[in-house]
Amino acid sequence: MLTLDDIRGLPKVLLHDHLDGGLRPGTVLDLAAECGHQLPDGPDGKPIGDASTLGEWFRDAADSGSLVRYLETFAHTVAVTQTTGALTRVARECVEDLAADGVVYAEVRYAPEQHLEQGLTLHEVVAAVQEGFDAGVAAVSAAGGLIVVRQLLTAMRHQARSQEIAELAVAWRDRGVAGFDIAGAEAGNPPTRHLDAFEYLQRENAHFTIHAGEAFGLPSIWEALQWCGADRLGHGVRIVDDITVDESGEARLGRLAAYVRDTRVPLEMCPTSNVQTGAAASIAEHPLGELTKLRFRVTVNTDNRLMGGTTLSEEFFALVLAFGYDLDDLRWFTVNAMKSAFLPFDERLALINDVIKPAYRR
Ligand SMILES: O=c1[nH]cnc2c1ncn2[C@H]1C[C@H](O)[C@@H](CO)O1
Ligand SMILES: [Zn+2]
Repeated sequence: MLTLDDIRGLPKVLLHDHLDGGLRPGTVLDLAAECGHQLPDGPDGKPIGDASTLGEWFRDAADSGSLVRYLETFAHTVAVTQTTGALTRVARECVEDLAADGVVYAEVRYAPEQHLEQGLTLHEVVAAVQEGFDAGVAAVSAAGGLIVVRQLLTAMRHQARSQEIAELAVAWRDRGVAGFDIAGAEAGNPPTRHLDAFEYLQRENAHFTIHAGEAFGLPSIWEALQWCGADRLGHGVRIVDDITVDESGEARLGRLAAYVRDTRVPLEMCPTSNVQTGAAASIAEHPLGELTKLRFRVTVNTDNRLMGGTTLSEEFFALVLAFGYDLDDLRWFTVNAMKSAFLPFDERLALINDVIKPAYRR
């Protein structure tokens, strides 16, 4: 059986990771002290002052069984990332942490509109994050490693700035931004609220993914694909609601599930996050198992490393324990993810043929 160390040593691809969900607990402490943000109280009734207690606090608070309460924990990470210095630091550390975990390609997302509280402009936010990513990539490469990182710009689905953020993503497409996304509380905020932004992106030949089918069911997936034209689905777990398995174990796909499988729509699945928000009862009962058996285009992701207390290697290890996956399965997930990246075709192919496949052969 694969060990966690084996998995750490394999090249991995991460398509769904939130920058503001991946801060190091120690960095949250530093930045909170710098900007005077008050962190939550610990067990002793005083604001938490040490990194490991703070890491536990995030994990426990996010372990809420509800997406809305899960999202409340971001108030702290967003509050401490309102300056270019903080954004650049967090972005650089993100790249270093992913590379240390064996990630060779990552698309990291965040919502620029949430970082304007102290006067930054949207462009300044994107520039600060890109500066951090560039510094992280340079540090990894100076140490003999390899990682390619791109930004995805998220618009918050309950706000009304998606068109502006879509235009921002297009303006930065040749400078480190690979695509667009919408996130936030799903119920009551269907993707069609942002149809103008998606239609604009389609006219611009730009890429986008949509958080859909996480806390809300099939209609949200259907809108994301058939009204909005999403290239990928963030989570997409509820697609199982359109699949029935009879007594003999034979699966029957409804029309939407068949469409998702037939057209190879990438599913950005995030096991730990789904258990925390109640979208799945446990890792062992996660629909990823069934969807993988049915050969949907499943990819494995972290969502929020801080809130989940997780890494991509740990997500894979949990799946190895739950479903008995082996090296061939992990290579399949990894190639699936690389094929689904918002990177030009030749660059995807180069990473698959020159980096991923040789390492799995060894
Ligand atoms: O899993 C998620 N579903 C919906 N929204 C999410 C999820 N994880 C993070 N977010 C939100 C909270 C962040 O502040 C925002 C941008 O990264 O995206
Ligand atoms: Zn997410």
